[in-house]
Amino acid sequence: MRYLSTRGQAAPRDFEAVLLAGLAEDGGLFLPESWPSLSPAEWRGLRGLPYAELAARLMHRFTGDTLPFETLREMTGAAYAGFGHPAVAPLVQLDTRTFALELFHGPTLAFKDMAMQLLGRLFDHALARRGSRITIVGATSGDTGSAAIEACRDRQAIDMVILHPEGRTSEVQRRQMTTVLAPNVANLAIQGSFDDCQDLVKAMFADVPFRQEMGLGAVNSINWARVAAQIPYYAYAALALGAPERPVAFSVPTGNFGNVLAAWAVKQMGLPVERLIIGANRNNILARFLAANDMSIRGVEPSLSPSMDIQVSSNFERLLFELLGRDGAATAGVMQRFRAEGRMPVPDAAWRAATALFRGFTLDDPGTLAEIRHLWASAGYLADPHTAIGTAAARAHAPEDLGIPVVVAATAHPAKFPDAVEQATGLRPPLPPRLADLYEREERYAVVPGTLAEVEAFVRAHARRNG
Ligand SMILES: Cc1ncc(COP(=O)(O)O)c(C=O)c1O
Ligand SMILES: N[C@@H](CCOP(=O)(O)O)C(=O)O
Repeated sequence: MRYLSTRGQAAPRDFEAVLLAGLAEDGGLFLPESWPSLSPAEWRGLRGLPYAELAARLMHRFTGDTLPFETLREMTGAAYAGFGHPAVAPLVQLDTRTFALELFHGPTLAFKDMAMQLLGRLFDHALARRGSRITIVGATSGDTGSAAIEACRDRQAIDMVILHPEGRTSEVQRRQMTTVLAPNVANLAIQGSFDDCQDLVKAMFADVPFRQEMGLGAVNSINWARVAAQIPYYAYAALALGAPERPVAFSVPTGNFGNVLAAWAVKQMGLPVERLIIGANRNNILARFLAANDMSIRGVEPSLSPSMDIQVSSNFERLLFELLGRDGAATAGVMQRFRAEGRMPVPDAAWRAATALFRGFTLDDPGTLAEIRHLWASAGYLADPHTAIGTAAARAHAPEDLGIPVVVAATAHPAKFPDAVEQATGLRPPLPPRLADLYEREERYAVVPGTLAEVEAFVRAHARRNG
């Protein structure tokens, strides 16, 4: 299995090289040269497998010969052994046709653990094999950061600096990152939005001498391995609900477009995914795109679902590349104009192709609170604000007469957002016992306005201290 850049200029490479590179040198994102496809009989053969086994078998299609299958199977076994639910990602029925796919039973209580627990092990394996080190720079709106820190803390061969937007995550999210005092981890609060943090990460990758000096790596979903490791849970849910014979829809609360892209990938691999619904808060650039081909950047505004306070959805570039017939030059041209003009000129045919499968939905904060209340009253289900946007989106765009089950990605545990959940229901969801003293733990992080020079100096100093 080889991987190509969406901008067509970087040399194709294998899974391990893509894992360590993160972003392609031409600024593009890696995608498989061709999508692995399974026959209906092969899909049926995966039905009913334990999650870790299913994950190993599907991930092996992407890792190819860079990793022996037995090694990968040991990794997935170890990655999911610590999850707080025996099914790893249980499906909970909310009404006759709606299911919540709970992706928050990992160590940091958000869907990011599903991929990150595996990614940490993939990094360890690749770095040990090569005898090399890596400096990971990551941007987070709240959940990627703590999941990455948890997966890579105390590693000899990894230094990590995570950028978060100051004051724009929930307190639980911030503390989950900043109370980890492992020497290889550092947190930087940027005086700006998540988009500013993500831009800084991309700018560090674009600074070739700095990238080479530091041996930069990525844990955001710009790294293909992150998206690949999110694919198995969509297959797991679809198979449990009768695929490949029975079609399914997915509703995914969306920010950086990485999670829903993994759902789109299982369709490319042969499962009958009939509809993909994208839930957004007021930062609804993707919903505006689907409604009227309006992919125009507005300022990022804070909301009750802070992990989705994002305007520039990095992974949309991967879908765009596919919609443009895998034309790297055309994709690069559209992305350059998006950067320069703040509006993405998506050709009409590509937009129409996207709208054939995807639906967009926007929910403001009062609507989010009302949906959390509704889920609690109607199904006894306590949802976090992100998941609630997904369930409301499912109701709007997978109506009863569609006649197929709809799976909502339940992306975070309600205890990560206790203020919103309490405001909606009067109940304050407790943190699990292992995090019960989170509010008493010492925090450590630096605050910077966030120029590239300041951030690079911080990363260099951190890496030198440890390296
Ligand atoms: C809880 C939660 N829900 C939804 C999202 C959006 O996911 P994605 O960025 O993959 O679209 C995020 C952030 O990524 C998140 O942390
Ligand atoms: N919502 C994310 C934002 C980063 O997304 P990623 O999937 O690209 O890592 C977060 O919680 O940090």
